[in-house]
Amino acid sequence: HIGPSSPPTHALAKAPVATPQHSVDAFVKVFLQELNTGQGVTLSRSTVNDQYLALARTVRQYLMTRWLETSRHYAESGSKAIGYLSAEYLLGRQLGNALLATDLGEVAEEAMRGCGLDLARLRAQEVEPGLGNGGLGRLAACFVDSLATMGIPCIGYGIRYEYGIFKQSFVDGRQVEQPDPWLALGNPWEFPHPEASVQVNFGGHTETYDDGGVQRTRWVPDWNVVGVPYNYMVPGYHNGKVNTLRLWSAKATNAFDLALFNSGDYPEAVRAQTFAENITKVLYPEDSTPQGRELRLQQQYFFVACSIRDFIERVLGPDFDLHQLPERIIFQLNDTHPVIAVPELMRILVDERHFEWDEAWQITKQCFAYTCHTLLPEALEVWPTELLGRLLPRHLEIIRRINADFLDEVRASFPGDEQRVRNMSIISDDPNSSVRMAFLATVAGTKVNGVAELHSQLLADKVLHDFDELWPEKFTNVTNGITPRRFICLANPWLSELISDTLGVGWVTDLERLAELEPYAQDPDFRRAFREVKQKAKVHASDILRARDGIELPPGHLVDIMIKRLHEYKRQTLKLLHVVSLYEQVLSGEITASQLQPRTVIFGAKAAPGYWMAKEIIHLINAVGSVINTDPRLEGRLKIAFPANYNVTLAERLIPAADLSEQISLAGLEASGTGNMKLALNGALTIGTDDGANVEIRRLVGDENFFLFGLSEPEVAALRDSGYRPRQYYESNPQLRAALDLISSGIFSNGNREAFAPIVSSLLNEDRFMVLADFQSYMEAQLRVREAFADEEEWTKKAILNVARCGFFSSDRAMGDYLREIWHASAI
Ligand SMILES: [N-]=[N+]=N[C@]1([C@H](N)O)O[C@H](CO)[C@@H](O)[C@H](O)[C@H]1O
Repeated sequence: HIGPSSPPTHALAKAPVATPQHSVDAFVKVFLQELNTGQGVTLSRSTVNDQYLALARTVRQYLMTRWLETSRHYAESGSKAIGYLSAEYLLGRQLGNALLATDLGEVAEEAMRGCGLDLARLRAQEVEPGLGNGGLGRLAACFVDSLATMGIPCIGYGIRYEYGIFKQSFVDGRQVEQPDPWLALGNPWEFPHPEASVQVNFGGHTETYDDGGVQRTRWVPDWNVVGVPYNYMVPGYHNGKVNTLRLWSAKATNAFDLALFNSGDYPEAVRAQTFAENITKVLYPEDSTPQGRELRLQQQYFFVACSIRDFIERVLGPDFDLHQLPERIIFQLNDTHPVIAVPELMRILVDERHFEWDEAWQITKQCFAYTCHTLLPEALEVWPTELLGRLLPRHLEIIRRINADFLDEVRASFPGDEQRVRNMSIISDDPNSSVRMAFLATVAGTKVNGVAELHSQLLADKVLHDFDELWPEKFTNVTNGITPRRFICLANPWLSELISDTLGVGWVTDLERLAELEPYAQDPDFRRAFREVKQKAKVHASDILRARDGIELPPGHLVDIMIKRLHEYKRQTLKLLHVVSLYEQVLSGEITASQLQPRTVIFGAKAAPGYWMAKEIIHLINAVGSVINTDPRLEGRLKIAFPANYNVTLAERLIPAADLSEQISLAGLEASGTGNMKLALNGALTIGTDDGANVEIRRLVGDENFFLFGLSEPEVAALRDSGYRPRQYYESNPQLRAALDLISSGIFSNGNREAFAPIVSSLLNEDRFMVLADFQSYMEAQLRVREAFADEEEWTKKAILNVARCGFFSSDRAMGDYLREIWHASAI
């Protein structure tokens, strides 16, 4: 039952939910109330965590009315919503963003000062929710932020992992992982709603039965768990809107078996609970290399089943006519992780609501769209039919039926082309029977999009070419974007202030207005102010690195940043070879240390725990760093900084301080990248290949403001087809040879020549990502960087033009594209 059982009579009960005054006094009053009644402590007895939790709840009160109003308005409007289905959301810290969205920053600052507290200190108390691996998870967070700011009805659905992405530390330069108990100190930003829990079934078998002369199928599961929703606020920026992110947590249907307990079998008594909780216990730490574990499939089906059920029964209501479903929702599939949602909706429509198959399929096909985030074949999820059939027997049956109808359509369009039929089948028998989730998503989705122009082109031309030939109108592109609220306003208040002082504040929600900065590139005063902004950001980053990791960021150094997951296709080894080569040139006397342009190379990167080579590369980076950072022969002019545990909070600190952004993946492999956008919008120049969104960044900022190098995607394909022999590059390029030999010399491993042999031999013998082929071009580009950076005024002009010309990369623009091209929904 929703709401009071009889009409409220008390004036307060009838009054709308009150929002506290936007004043310091009101803020202090609410804060102390939250501290006293929420935390049960007095100010004088409160811990920093008490103060942080009370502060967070204070800001929540300012958001609550907006949240309730937004939900009521949406429910009454009956308008179409976006259901964003994502297994990952890399949200970052919430307090700063909530203060920004409500414009309470200054009020909170003064209120805390009035209580003898330091707002920055309290903000630093917040543990960021690491519910994602990298770009894909952060993109989801940027997207829901933009939809709220644009007033678009959206529910983000995901998983409330008890443990987020592992905490990384370095022991003797090697990555060590520790669990991330992010909920341990309490989480003021979530609202549990056990009353809205959903039962989720697994296993068992299916059976057909006669239903008044109609043959029907039903699923007879043999175990189930309960999904408990936790609601999170997604505040819009200065628009009074607050959307919802609903994250699901698993628990046992029967948490505790008293009979077993009384029989003394305590472990068995709680086994169901432990088993159920395991489903949402921890995030799988792989970025682009899925492991295909059964628990992972359980996680995917669990949150999808909860979300579909929640939307159909709780948001729309049990009496809603599901024939109208496509008018009320479009579910965006964030990669293949939630694709099991397709057979789940079919199962509900056919088995539970008794729709005809074709009717149900017509509805389902309009309710989903699919975003592919990768080109790596190993990243495209496939589930063995053995496992899928055992865990979700009815869903496998439905997938088989979808596939059969689909292959009939293929045969009709390409008569006699059985090879094409085999190539396109959702269920592949090569090497063993498995379901290709990307194919299922493509067959079921209204639209399929890549995340940058080049990526979408390669999807249509290569990875999903047969589907593009069958349904060319289905394929489109939406280039990624980032939210300027977090990655400029919050991360770089200095730049934010300079832009607002120059252009006014409209740019925050209309980022392409940054173009109005273009003429200021010619203004020496503005350039000076721009450099001061960068300097402040560098000092701030340096303070953070010193306090956090004991790392010194020498003033006056070119800050050269490579921050992203550790993956061989992203080529952190190429960046390292540049540093090793500079070191080798000094050691060999080819250049003197004084000829080195002072530079600090900052790495930030986690490796999937099971990704051995990635962890070896981390070890090598730290080994090179510990040698060159202390070698007096370099006179401190070349440094490596590798702060551990790179996450959203650290990214916000490092990005504003960057001069040079390393986007050096092998062309054709980085679907988009989003760090490239954040760095360019914070005034860093990019050195990069023509890969992913780099192509569009270069087109917009201009060749003269971008350091392009390396093989293009067609050249990579041609070299691969002609037979790539990396050793030839080693033998023909003395600089490359010297750099690799220096690594093999043992100088970075206390003389142990074998320590990094696996990395060197993999580069010399296989080099799947053509590091050696692109080395020379990269070194030449770095020389162009050196030259350009030497001319401070010219460099500043280029940096200003990067900011001015990258407004396109706002996630607001990306949402506009999705709304126009794919979702056909609008603000309410
Ligand atoms: N998974 N996945 N894909 C990625 C990233 N690794 O998370 O998605 C990101 C978001 O679309 C892309 O920017 C990036 O290129 C791509 O590799």
